[in-house]
Amino acid sequence: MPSRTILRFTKMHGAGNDFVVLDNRDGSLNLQPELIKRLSDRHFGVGADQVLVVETAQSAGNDFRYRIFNADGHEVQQCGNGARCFAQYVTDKGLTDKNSIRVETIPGVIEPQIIRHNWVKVNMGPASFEPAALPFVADGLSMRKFGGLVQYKLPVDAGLVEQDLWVSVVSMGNPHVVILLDQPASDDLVQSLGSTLESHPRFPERVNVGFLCVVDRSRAHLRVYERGVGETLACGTGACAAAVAGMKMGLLSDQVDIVKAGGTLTIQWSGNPDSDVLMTGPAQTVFEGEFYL
Ligand SMILES: N[C@H](CCC[C@H](N)C(=O)O)C(=O)O
Repeated sequence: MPSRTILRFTKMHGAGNDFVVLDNRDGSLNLQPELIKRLSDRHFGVGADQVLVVETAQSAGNDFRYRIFNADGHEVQQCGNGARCFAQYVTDKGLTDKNSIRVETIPGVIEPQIIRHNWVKVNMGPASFEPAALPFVADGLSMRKFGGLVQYKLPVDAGLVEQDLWVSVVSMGNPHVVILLDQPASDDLVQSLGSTLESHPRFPERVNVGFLCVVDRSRAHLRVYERGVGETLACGTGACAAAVAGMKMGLLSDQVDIVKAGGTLTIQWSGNPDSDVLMTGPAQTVFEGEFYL
């Protein structure tokens, strides 16, 4: 039997958004797109929406560094469901004895807290509604106010939508476009409009596409076509983005349950532009494995 190089991993999910988690505290992993795509492949690999990587903190006072790679191999700024799984992972592996940790990500430090086993609350930091934060090129677009939120009229193929497409943009460190619907989005709309907007030229770094349907002031349905993945069963930063957009529109209260196919996330936000967005939800380990490189 030829000798094999083994990569140990942990398979986890947060409300059905699933992950391969790797321990790279020794910095030995070569996290090239080809490896990420192999690990993420649901036929030729383990299968995951994202690969999450645990690394040592770079600044004093922080506990870990957290890196996120989409299934398409690209490293991205943030992953909310992954943040809950990250916290559960380092706790279960005995890498920390704290139940609230400071975790470095590209946009900044986030603070997950273990509420109870497999149930995590994360301070996701502030939201931004500035187009430049995504980035989103708004020049020349028609704009309107919906409550306290700006909406932009986005030119798309008329076959995709029955009327003008008005969207909002939110950054949670990663880019989100939020579309408000008066009923839950159909599979066709999520796939056709989601794939079109994900790579729309007005989003130079592409974008996550959220389809929000408000049920009442404390509950909303959400589907997200994720950048670099496609539709996922849950999107934590997408839930944060959609919730704060709904709150700014005056449609949602300061605590809301965002219902997704894979589970429900609770989002809290005071509405103060500088206040942080809090997200609470599940984090589950499914299995441990060895991947043959
Ligand atoms: N697809 C996202 C990254 C993962 C976000 C999502 N899985 C979450 O839980 O926030 C992006 O390209 O920005």
